[in-house]
Amino acid sequence: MKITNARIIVCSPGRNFVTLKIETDEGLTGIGDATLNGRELSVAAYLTEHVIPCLIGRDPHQIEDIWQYLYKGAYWRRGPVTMTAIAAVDTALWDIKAKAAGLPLYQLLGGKSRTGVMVYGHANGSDIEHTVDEVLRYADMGYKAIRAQSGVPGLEKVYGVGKGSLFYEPADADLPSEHDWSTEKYLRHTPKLFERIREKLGEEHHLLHDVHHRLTPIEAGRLGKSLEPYNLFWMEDATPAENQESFRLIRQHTTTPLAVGEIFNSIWDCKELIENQLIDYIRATVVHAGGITHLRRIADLASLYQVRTGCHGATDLSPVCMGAALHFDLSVPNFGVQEYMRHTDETDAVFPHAYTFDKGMMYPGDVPGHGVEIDEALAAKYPYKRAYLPVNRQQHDGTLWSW
Ligand SMILES: O=C(O)C(=O)C[C@H](O)[C@H](O)CO
Ligand SMILES: [Mg+2]
Repeated sequence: MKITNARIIVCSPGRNFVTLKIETDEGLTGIGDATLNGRELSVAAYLTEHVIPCLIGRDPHQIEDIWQYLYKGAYWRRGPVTMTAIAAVDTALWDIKAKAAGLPLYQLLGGKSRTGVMVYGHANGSDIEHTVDEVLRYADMGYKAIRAQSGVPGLEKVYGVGKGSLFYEPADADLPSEHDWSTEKYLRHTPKLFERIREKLGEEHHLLHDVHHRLTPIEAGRLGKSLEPYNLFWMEDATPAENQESFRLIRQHTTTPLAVGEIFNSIWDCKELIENQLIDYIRATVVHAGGITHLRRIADLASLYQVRTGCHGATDLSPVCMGAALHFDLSVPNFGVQEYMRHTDETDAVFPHAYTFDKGMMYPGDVPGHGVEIDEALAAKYPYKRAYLPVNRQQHDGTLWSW
């Protein structure tokens, strides 16, 4: 088999998505997600200008060799743009290989390691009582694991708290909108939120929380310790992770499990975190961490240290990434949980898919490939619209902070 053509489809059915489609001389096609929120066109250009010309004429079955060729061959290694572009190629090639074999992708990854994929949903509220109601609503929908984020008194906008009830969309403006931040207000509020949730919900469900890189390590230790009575499944992105060693300080102060890695793009970003057992869950995902091929390598390293996977699955990752992630989740031995932030009906219509949700679990389906397609005619009706993530500033003096 030979790759005869590859092209990029950029569309915005409610939000921007970049999709790579690879075509072959045998009529089989494969697609991969290439969406990098707020920087979409840089990946589209990287693929069109620098990657696609290198793919034409190659055998799509040689997934590992093509991965190495794109990674080592560029000379310039890693980084979100490069690794998202490689991920898109890798995902499309796995899709083609599985279609050629007539098998769902998880069969090529070793088959099922479990009956289904536990996912967590997002309960967001403007205050504690509103968040509690949302958590209970998610429990009623069947979710076994629920992430809770709440507005903080005295802060106008807080990460994770959107306007809609099922669809949270932070990339909300043509230029970055500005939020304000107060660590003390947040640290006072968050333990009260989880105390109230456990009071109303009981102990059966898993609860998760995303700090979104806003605390210093010692502040994160303080928060983790104060949340211990509420038995969280994880506390996510407690502090920025460029300095992997900084998680040691958090670990010294709390037994609340730690998750990190949605912005990681290679095994090198999490090597020390994993080898030193400074985290419990690794959140790297298909689209931003070099595709199925590289994510399996990360998961294998993690498995040596009993670190489990918890792939990122926000709405800015397209259904193509979601489909591929579910095949990975179903097969990987050290699976933990999969994030599932629902897409809008418009997005689902552009990306028809085989995956399903039932009682808090997801199933990738059994059609050959990863089970997600793109309706190009429909996609063409939704042109790209620039949209950026917000920035955060300290409330008391305007210092730029992590968002
Ligand atoms: O889903 C999460 O845990 C997030 O933190 C979502 C991110 O803010 C979002 O994917 C940024 O593009
Ligand atoms: Mg997150």
